[in-house]
This record gives sequence, C-alpha cells and structure tokens, in this order.
Amino acid sequence: MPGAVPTYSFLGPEGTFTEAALMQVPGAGDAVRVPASTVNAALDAVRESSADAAMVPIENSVEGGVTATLDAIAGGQELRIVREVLVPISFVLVARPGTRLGDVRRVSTHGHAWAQCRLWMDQHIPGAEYVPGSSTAAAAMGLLEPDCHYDAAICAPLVAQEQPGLPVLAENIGDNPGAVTRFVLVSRPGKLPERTGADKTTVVVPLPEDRPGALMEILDQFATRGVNLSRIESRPTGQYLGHYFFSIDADGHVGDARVADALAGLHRISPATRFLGSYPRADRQPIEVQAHTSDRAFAASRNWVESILDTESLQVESGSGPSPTA
Ligand SMILES: O=C(O)C(=O)Cc1ccccc1
Repeated sequence: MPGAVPTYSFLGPEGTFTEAALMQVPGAGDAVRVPASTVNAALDAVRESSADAAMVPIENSVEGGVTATLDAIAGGQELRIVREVLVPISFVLVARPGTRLGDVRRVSTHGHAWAQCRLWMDQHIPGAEYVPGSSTAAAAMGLLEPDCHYDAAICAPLVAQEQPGLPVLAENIGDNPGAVTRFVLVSRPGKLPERTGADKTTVVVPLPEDRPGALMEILDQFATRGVNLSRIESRPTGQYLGHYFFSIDADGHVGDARVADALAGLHRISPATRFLGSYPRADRQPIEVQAHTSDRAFAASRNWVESILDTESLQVESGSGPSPTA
C-alpha cells in the first residue's frame, strides 16, 4: 500500500548492533521494528510477509563472514539484498551491580563479539568461560533474569547507557579499535534498487563438481569483464562433505553490461547460480570502469556481431555443415 509504514525485522532485542544498523535506514525510526531472536527468524518474517525487510549482520572486519546469514540467504525461498550499512563496533563488559572484574568467571555474548574481544579477555579474565548468546543485547538483558547462569556480558555501550541495572566493568574491550560490521537489508524479490554508479552485486555460485579449474572459470567471468570482487567466501552446502558454494560480492550493478555479462557466464558454468541483489555501496565510492568494459563498449561489440549475422548468415550453404542453429 503506497505510503504505508514499512515493517522491519532485525536481530534483536533492542540494543543490538543490528538495530543500530537498521536505524541508519531513512525512515526506520518511524517504521514498525520487530526484533527477532535469530537471523533465520528475522529472514523468515520477510519470507512469510510479516515484515517488508530484515536487517541482519553479514560480515565483519575482524571475524569475517557471518555464516548464519550467508547460509540462510543462499538457500530457501529467494531473497534480495537491497541496501548495505556499515557500523563501527565498540564493546563494553557489563555485569549485575556489585560484581567486580575479579568475580567474573562466565561471560555471555554473540559469537562474533566474543571473537573480537578474545585478547582482552585472555589478558584481563584469563580462563573466562564463554556462554554463547543469540545477540550482544540478549546476553546483557539475560543478566537481569533471576536464574541467569553467567556473571557478565559483552555488548554495545548504548545498552549499558539505557540500562542502569547493568553497570560497566570495562570499556573499549574490542581487540581492534577500527572494527566495522557490515549489515544488509534483505527483502523479497521485487523492485531492483536503481543503478547509482557505486553499486555492489551479490551472488551465490555452487561450485560444479569434479570439474578441474571450475573455480578459475568462475573467477574468469569477472576478470575478463573488468569486474572487481570485494568479497569471496566458500561455504559447505551442507549436503555432503566436499560440496561447496561461493558467496561473492562484485563491484557494479546487474544493470551494468559487464556485470550482466559476467552473471550470464556464471549461469552457463553453474546453472543453480543465485542472484542476491544489486544495491548501492555504503561508502558511495564510484566504481572506475575501464573503457573496454563500459556499457558503450559492450553495446558496440554486440552491434558489431549482429551486423555480421545480418549481412552474412544468409550465405551459409545448406547441407555443407552443421545447421546455423546447432
Ligand atoms: O549481537 C548483536 O548485537 C548483533 O547485532 C550481531 C553482532 C555481534 C557482534 C558484532 C556485530 C554484530
């Protein structure tokens, strides 16, 4: 319905880094925001149409890809990435009032937060036991439950600011002060975001099996068309050992001839290739296109081949070889 307020699901509860990413989306402050307890639940809300789009983490600069997200969007009912958002990440350690650093034995947080605070933990709370949490904010809020079985949580500074019952034991405990996480807004297939000249395209390419050089062939589709890759990760398909797909981010939009041509090449090599969207880059850095891979160069080369077919195909002798359509 035009003008209706959109509904966004996100990895919650309130106070996650994912919610901070969602709040960067224009209009999200006035939208309906529905926290989900897992990435899969946030994406299912979109698949089932109870949300228009979901914000989920996909990659961070320290720990790499968020596998729960990469796997969830690679399979199942098709989804599209329509926007990416970058969030600088800093972590605090919170506990119940009265807890001192020396009392902390068990710490809960999201797996990616734990991985980013490992060195600090080893130095300040050696031997601390990790209790997996569904998100940083869920771990922090869990401390307020009467039957909580851990002593502290790693979360965003904002959670501690808004929750007086959770004093901060230590600030800036991330091992890398420049850590950034990339989030994506995912919706059902529909309207493709417009081409801006500073775009990214995400695809999932199952690796053809028992074919020497298959990965090289896949990469070559991009290389020969001057398309730069900004991320490539292999993930097991989960079907059986040794069966992989590649999750790839390429510079450019499917509306760019060189990207469209590369995707067509991927489809020939791996027909189950899945298009996951073309969307504006968060850093708005325009992509430099070499003259020979520009839209104009692709159109000129297509016209050239068509002109050959137009003028010369009639001269193929019948019966003297394979038919022109073979
Ligand atoms: O748990 C959160 O707050 C999230 O949004 C996921 C996450 C965890 C650690 C770094 C970035 C995102």
